[in-house]
Amino acid sequence: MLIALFPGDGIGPEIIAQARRVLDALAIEGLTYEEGLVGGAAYKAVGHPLPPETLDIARRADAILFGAVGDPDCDSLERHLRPEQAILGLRKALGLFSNLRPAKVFPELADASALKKEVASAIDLLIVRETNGDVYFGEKGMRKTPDGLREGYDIMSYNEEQVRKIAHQGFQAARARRGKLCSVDKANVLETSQLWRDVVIEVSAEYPDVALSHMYVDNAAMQLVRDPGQFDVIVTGNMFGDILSDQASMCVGSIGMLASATLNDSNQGLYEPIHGSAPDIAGQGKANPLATVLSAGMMLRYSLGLPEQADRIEAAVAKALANGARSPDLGGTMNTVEMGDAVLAALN
Ligand SMILES: NC(=O)c1ccc[n+]([C@@H]2O[C@H](COP(=O)([O-])OP(=O)(O)OC[C@H]3O[C@@H](n4cnc5c(N)ncnc54)[C@H](O)[C@@H]3O)[C@@H](O)[C@H]2O)c1
Ligand SMILES: CC(C)[C@H](C(=O)O)[C@@H](O)C(=O)O
Ligand SMILES: [Mg+2]
Repeated sequence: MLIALFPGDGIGPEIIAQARRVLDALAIEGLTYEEGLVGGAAYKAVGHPLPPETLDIARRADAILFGAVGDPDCDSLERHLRPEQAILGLRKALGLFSNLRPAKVFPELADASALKKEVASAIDLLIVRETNGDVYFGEKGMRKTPDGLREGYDIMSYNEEQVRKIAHQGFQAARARRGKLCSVDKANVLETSQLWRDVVIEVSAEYPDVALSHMYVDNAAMQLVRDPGQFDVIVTGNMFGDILSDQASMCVGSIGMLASATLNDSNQGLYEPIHGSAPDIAGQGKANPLATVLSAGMMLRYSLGLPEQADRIEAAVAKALANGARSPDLGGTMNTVEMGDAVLAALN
């Protein structure tokens, strides 16, 4: 089994190193690795954020473990050269359309949540985010208006096949969990969302056992703070899922805790923390590696068919937290390596 390792920029190398330590400690037979350059690191080395040789590794791999991309030095580059094109390019090239972002509070971290403990303790939701469409991949650019004003535009669009595919992901996830699916859109304003809602309703006929609800995204953002425990599975588009998942991270304690899996039709997956390259703390040993360690666990579960090993990683993270492992984002002082040490010490 070949794992593509793409550390990327900022804290990416720091957190990938800890996930690799944990994977190595599991001593899984037949696991091989191939590292590739992505993001600003790739641009600075070879002039492109997603070089052909990296894409080749990704295509050959059984799974991708991705750190993060993003480098302030590159923010003024033409869009196609910016570091973020690495993650967007991988999602598109490999058809990675189904982005699973679980948010479940670890009891030990209920106090770390921005919400009251009793509100945070009820959180156990999964955001199923579509990641091959929406404004991310629509026609975009800069132009001049008739009266000479600069104008930026990004076309939002979804076709029914894209919506149908992610809707099935949402319904299947809800069926395997607590049987509730909330589709989040902005159908009171957007035609794209009206199609989204219409297709989700069409698909719901195949899942009579799943309770479907619909929520406008502004209300969903408010409900995520007011009563996050109401949610089981949320299915939504690329842009809304990006925003709601970062918000959900603070409900459970830190963005340094949330893992993700992005899957295609053949269950090849890209696994990464939902956070970014955190340039404000890069190189300081302050990064919490647990979201990346948990992403490695999702990789073992979803792409490599090793659920027992995935369980070992999740149990070790929970035990490390129970043993008091806390990085600065969790109110502690442990550095990135020490957090990795704590997980290794807790691994059974
Ligand atoms: N998938 C990705 O690669 C990805 C995701 C989000 C943002 N980005 C990129 O990352 C760069 C920085 O973006 P941003 O600052 O808006 O978002 P960010 O997620 O990198 O950081 C937001 C805040 O959370 C903190 N943080 C993030 N991860 C943490 C961790 N593991 N431990 C402790 N604290 C952590 C950061 O220090 C920062 O204060 C940008 O270039 C952006 O495009 C990349
Ligand atoms: C870096 C950016 C393109 C990316 C996204 O918006 O999908 C990030 O925010 C994420 O959540 O993975
Ligand atoms: Mg994001």
